[in-house]
Amino acid sequence: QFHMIKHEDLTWRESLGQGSFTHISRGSKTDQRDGVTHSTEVLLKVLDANHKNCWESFFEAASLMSQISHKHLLLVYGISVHKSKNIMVQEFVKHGALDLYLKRSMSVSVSWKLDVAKQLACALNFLEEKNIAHGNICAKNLLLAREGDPSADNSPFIKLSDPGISMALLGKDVVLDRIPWVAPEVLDTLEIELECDKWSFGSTLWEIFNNGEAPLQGLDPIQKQQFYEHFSNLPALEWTELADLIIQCMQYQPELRPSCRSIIRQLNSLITSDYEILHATGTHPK
Ligand SMILES: N#Cc1ccc(Nc2nc(N)cc(-n3ccc(CO)n3)n2)cc1
Repeated sequence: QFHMIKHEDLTWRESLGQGSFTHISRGSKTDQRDGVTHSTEVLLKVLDANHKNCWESFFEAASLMSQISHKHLLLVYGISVHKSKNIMVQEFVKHGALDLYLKRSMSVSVSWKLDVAKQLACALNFLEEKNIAHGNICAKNLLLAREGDPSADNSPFIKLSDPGISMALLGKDVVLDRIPWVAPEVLDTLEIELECDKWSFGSTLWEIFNNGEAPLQGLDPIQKQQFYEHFSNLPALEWTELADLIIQCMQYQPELRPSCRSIIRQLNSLITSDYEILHATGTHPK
């Protein structure tokens, strides 16, 4: 169910850092189409050699992304296996991960953030309609394809990355480290259901409106576990309607979390209310 890419068709350029158990580099792939050699810029995601046993899950995550296509889902060209290296070949997304982008550029507007949030909600709605749970929604896995430039009146464009290795294989410490993105019920079951993505969406909304700051970043794994044991909530944002949406998504009872359609409806009303506030008072909610 995969396009296999020959290792010799890949060219490696600079390293771009690492995700969990993988490291990423910019590169290019060549392929022959109707006798013409094409070179495409790609992102090469390599599974660490010491996590070789996770290669099935690594490629399962990739195959999830290549079985379905949507404008807000990352395009995975295929995989390449060479000696002990397991490589996922992805479309190169120009501006990289959203968490780093938000940390670097403090000047994105509320409407920019709402636009990004709505695009993520649309991607989740698409997955929900196909009954596919992603399992690793967070700002680090949102990739910025277009910055959006208010003066040129064009908006940002994001792509949801692959979920990576499933948490069932990653061990308890990694799962604890993913608090508060991982839904509380996952700590017991290690099973990912659709409702889990709604919890993670709430946590990612919090990140986006806190300029990429990681929620609960100061807490150690034990304190993070206690955060769930005490049914705690993230610090509320000043914009109460937005804070309400985050609370709805981060309900401890999965069945009480809103559908994607409801999330999109609520984001739409925030977008119009943001618009009204802007044009009424010329100021922005936080
Ligand atoms: N400076 C810089 C810079 C870095 C990366 C890109 N591009 C890109 N393209 C992808 N397909 C995936 C990713 N990722 C980044 C983190 C993860 C973890 O999931 N993926 N980055 C563009 C600029």
